[in-house]
Amino acid sequence: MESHYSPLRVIGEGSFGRALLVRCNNSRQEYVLKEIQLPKNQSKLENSRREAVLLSTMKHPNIVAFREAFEADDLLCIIMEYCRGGDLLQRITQQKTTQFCVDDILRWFSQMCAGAKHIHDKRVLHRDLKSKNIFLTDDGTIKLGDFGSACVLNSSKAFAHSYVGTPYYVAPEIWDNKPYNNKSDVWSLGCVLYELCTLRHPFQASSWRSLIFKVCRGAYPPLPDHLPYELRCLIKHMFKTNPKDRPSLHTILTSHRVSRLLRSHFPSQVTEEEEERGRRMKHWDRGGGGKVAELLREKSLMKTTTLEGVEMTEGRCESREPGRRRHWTTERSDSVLQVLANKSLLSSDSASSVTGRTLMSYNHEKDDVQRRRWDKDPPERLMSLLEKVQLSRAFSTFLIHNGDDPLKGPLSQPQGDDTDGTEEEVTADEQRLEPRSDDDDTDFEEESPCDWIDEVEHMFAEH
Ligand SMILES: Nc1ncnc2c1ncn2[C@@H]1O[C@H](COP(=O)(O)OP(=O)(O)OP(=O)(O)O)[C@@H](O)[C@H]1O
Repeated sequence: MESHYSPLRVIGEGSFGRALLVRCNNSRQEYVLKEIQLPKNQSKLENSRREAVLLSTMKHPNIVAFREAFEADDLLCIIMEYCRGGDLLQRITQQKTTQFCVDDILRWFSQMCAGAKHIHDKRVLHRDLKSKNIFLTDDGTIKLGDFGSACVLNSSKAFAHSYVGTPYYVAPEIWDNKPYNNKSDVWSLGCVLYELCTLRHPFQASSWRSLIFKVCRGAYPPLPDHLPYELRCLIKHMFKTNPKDRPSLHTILTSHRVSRLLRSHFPSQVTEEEEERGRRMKHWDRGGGGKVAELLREKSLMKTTTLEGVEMTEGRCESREPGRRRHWTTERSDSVLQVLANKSLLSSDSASSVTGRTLMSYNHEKDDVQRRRWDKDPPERLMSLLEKVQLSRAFSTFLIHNGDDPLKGPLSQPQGDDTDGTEEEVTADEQRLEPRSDDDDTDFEEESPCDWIDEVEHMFAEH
């Protein structure tokens, strides 16, 4: 597929490029064109392409639809569905103090779960679920977007050495230097659900230290009584500090006490799809991640066509002469394999960086990971670095990884710490060590290959 697009307007600037509303010259349909500045370094280049690769493998009514991707000079352009209703953060802000009705909360949340479950079923973690990355169409359908932080969960990498996420939405295990998995996305969705229920973030704090402590204690202000008991109960479970005690998305949609409520707010055709998927539900074996990576490596970007179709009239693309344009092809590429098979849990430079994982400090040499825990106080080095950064930045995407480099990205500019309010009464997760466990669906190590591999094969066959 190769289409030409005319720009209509810039809809936003991300940390690594712009998002433009464009119109397809052939179909007259509107799309979002997301520009990502490509780094010169080969390995970083492949990390930048991961967003397009992973988004292209998703096909679900509650995930922003991928249309195509191409490279134009130093830009990767991803063409995707345009969500006219904007993002959920804007929607929450518009409410000011008027609470959402419970029906809207349940409908939106059930769709978020369905979209996120689809991602997990493909053995992918989103890692940056937040209200700013969740979109609404004009008919009020939820679409999960921004796969810039997503990664393939490769079971041979039981421990992730870095994490890309937004501090306000990041689960305690990330700060606590423990492995992360699908349950870390569940935590982030819990934050979004709490925001829908209260119009406030669950872990408001006046300092980084306070934010991290509240997250690690699972301590959030109590929910209003008018909310259904099942919903309050669900939030409590989603904020369990031990990921094993958090329900998976499959559990939330099928067997949690809230499931019945969610299902009654779910569009019927999606419910049927979900049921069918549940019946066919095939689980991942340990080798699943490798298979996924193998399929994805076949999607490489090769120079094939010219750029004449991108007729930008404003900004960066305007001044460009028609040039070389690279399109997705089915040629094999070892470099993509490296990124997706070997580095799937490693750093993505498509996000702001907090280097020096002194907070979660550990050293790793080859596969031998020696971990040091902080039990009482976060290590001083990270704290002193973070204290130079405005806490409001904790709503931006960060790269958190090990190493001793100084801070990079937006965090490299020291700014005064802000004081954004007082401590408030909170409820902590008192039962953090209770024996309840949701082990069965914590990991992806399940029994037989998942059917989405067929989907990917089919997709490649179309090219
Ligand atoms: N598919 C889409 N439909 C509608 N609006 C979108 C879509 N994708 C992105 N946007 C909007 O475009 C703007 C830029 O998005 P983008 O993902 O490029 O960056 P960001 O999320 O703002 O920042 P970052 O990616 O650095 O965290 C945001 O305001 C976002 O709401």
